[in-house]
Amino acid sequence: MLKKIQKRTITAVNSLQKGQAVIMIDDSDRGNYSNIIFAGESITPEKITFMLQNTSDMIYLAMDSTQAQRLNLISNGDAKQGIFTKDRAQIIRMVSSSNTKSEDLIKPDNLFPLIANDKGVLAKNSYTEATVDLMKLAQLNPCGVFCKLMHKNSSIMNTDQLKIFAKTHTIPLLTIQELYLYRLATEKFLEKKVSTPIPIKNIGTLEMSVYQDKYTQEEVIVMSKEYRHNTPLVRIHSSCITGDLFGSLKCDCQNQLHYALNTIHQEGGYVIYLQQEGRGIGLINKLKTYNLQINQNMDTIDANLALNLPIDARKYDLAIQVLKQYNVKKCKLLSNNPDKKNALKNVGIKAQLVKCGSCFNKYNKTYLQTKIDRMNHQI
Ligand SMILES: Nc1nc2c(ncn2[C@@H]2O[C@H](COP(=O)(O)OP(=O)(O)OP(=O)(O)O)[C@@H](O)[C@H]2O)c(=O)[nH]1
Repeated sequence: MLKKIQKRTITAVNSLQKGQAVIMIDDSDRGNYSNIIFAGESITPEKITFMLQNTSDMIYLAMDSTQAQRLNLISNGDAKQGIFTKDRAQIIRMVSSSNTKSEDLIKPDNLFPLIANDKGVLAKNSYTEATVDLMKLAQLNPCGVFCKLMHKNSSIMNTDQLKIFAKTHTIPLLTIQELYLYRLATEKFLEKKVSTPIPIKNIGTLEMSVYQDKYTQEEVIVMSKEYRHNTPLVRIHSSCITGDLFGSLKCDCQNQLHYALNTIHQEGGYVIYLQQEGRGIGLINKLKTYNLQINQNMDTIDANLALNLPIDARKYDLAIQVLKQYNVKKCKLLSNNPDKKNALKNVGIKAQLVKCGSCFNKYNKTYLQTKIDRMNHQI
């Protein structure tokens, strides 16, 4: 799976390097439309004409924040522009060039400048980020144009029509999700900030390391112990202040954390502590869902949904990045949650699920039963 994604991404990158196009597909549940992308630095009037013939005429000009700030493109332009393709092509090339200065540029009225998040598709599932990410992967100036593919009657192309269009014009297809997984699997964006041994009550000494996401400064804590086998034990634990810290009996979190620390102290491996309280909805919302569970007899899933929150908002990108730091390609994953195993599998890390010490009590039995019945957990 990952090999196929790598191949498709490299084909797309090569196409941009040759001055050709890429078709990017949004495969999320937002409507499945697609955009054609060209590198800004090699745009020509002919390519603009091709875009205008096959797309809506809204041409978006995506760039990274450095280029946008340098050219002062954050506000809307005040100068009048022609709508001719040659004017548009010239402006795109100027905006895409690292030699252009702000004063050289007449602000574009017929192009829509968009500034990408610095973390790209790893932070935001959108065409602006996808366009700039592709330019960076192709080692081109981080600026490109994209435009929504459409039939002449303004209807959006469905997947089959899209494949025919791509084949006819020999343009590679790539989804935003594929680009996301490619970057997650091939890049390293965590920086190790510090590491020190910590003696832990009733367990023993483990090495505590703190890593930081270089884009967002988000921190990840890793408790580790050297291991002799080539398959380490790994626990990816999401923070639960009620359970982990205060010993709440409403969940199994503290049991699992202590079990993992103990086992990893004995056998070696990593506890990766992710700061995504309440399955990623935060402490305030988690406690609100507790009230719904108490007062309205809802289970842990329906309580999230009643607050218009996702059932599980967690991502495992930072855990994957930690495993990349330690060069872990396969592991024994202390977890009952198949989502964690799948997240690792998507980026080529083999994980074998090993049950992680849940303990039933009268306060958490409904919660654990819901995880078995509705979240596919193997407790
Ligand atoms: N929204 C919500 N979050 C909860 C509730 N009870 C516990 N949590 C959170 O659920 C998460 C549990 O994380 P983990 O123990 O890493 O993961 P898991 O999905 O239970 O899977 P395991 O690896 O088997 O433990 C923590 O972030 C808790 O704060 C609840 O009723 N509602």
